[in-house]
Amino acid sequence: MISVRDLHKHYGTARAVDGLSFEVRPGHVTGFLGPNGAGKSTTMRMIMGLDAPSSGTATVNGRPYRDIHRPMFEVGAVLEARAVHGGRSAFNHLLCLAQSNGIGPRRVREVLELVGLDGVARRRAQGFSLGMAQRLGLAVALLGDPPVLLCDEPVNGLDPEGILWIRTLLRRLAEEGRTVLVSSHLMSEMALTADHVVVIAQGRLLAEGPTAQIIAHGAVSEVTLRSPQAAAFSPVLQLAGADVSPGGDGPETLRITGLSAVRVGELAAQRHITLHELTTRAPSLEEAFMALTRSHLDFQIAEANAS
Ligand SMILES: Nc1ncnc2c1ncn2[C@@H]1O[C@H](COP(=O)(O)OP(=O)(O)OP(=O)(O)O)[C@@H](O)[C@H]1O
Repeated sequence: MISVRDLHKHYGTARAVDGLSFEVRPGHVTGFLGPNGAGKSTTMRMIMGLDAPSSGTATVNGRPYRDIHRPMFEVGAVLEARAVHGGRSAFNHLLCLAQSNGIGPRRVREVLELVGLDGVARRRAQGFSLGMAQRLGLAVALLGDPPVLLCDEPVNGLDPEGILWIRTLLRRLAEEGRTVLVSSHLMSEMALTADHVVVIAQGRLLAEGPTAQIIAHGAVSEVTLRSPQAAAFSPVLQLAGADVSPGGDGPETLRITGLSAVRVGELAAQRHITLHELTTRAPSLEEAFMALTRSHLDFQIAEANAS
């Protein structure tokens, strides 16, 4: 488990992380979401003991990273895919790390296979594509078979096949009971990979919980209606509290928010309105995220205006 408690990181007057608290539990892939500069990498670096917090704590299984006796066996991280000594082969790179941590060559071969690099193990890492470097980074992180794994933007630079591969691997690692924290700004990808999310902006927590719940609370679903009587029905919907706009598909189509499809259907039945289509489009994680960051910005503007 990862615990972040009232974590702050200031660079001069800039607050990269500003009172952040959240927990990442085992058995789930937890998405760490936020716009550019939100503080995701800084938080991950503090969890991994690479940056010291200005105040607050970040612990892995109850201990700050610096107090973990054999870190490679407790927590693995892929923070910089390119942080590899280019002159060595993938196998030798892993073997060096393994040997200095008392891990045998068998585990090196295992992780190479696990990340799909066994075929290129003797090639110099220097010539690796970004996707291969990501895989090698993961192999390093998994060398000690740690129960906790952190990945910073792991799908960056991957092709669709690579993205699917990493999604499947991360989910499998979580199903094995590991704690998996994955940062990303790709919402649609995270919606497919992460069953939990932690959403931050400007170093502060915006939302935390199961992905489905965040989507349901963060954004409104939209109902599409197609009817030959759309123009006559529109004022009825507005009177019932809906926001109605043209559906963009001719005058017969309306886009409705603020009323459920069930309620729209009931109103149509009462008024003998003929319906050719009535569909609900579920909001995406992207829309929920935009709604969350928008309300955060609105709050900040209101705060600034009040002071
Ligand atoms: N070493 C540093 N010195 C000064 N400012 C820094 C340093 N590291 C990060 N920052 C600032 O802290 C803020 C948070 O950056 P961070 O890289 O953690 O965000 P992020 O959410 O990971 O963004 P991205 O997705 O763009 O990587 C940014 O405003 C960044 O400019």
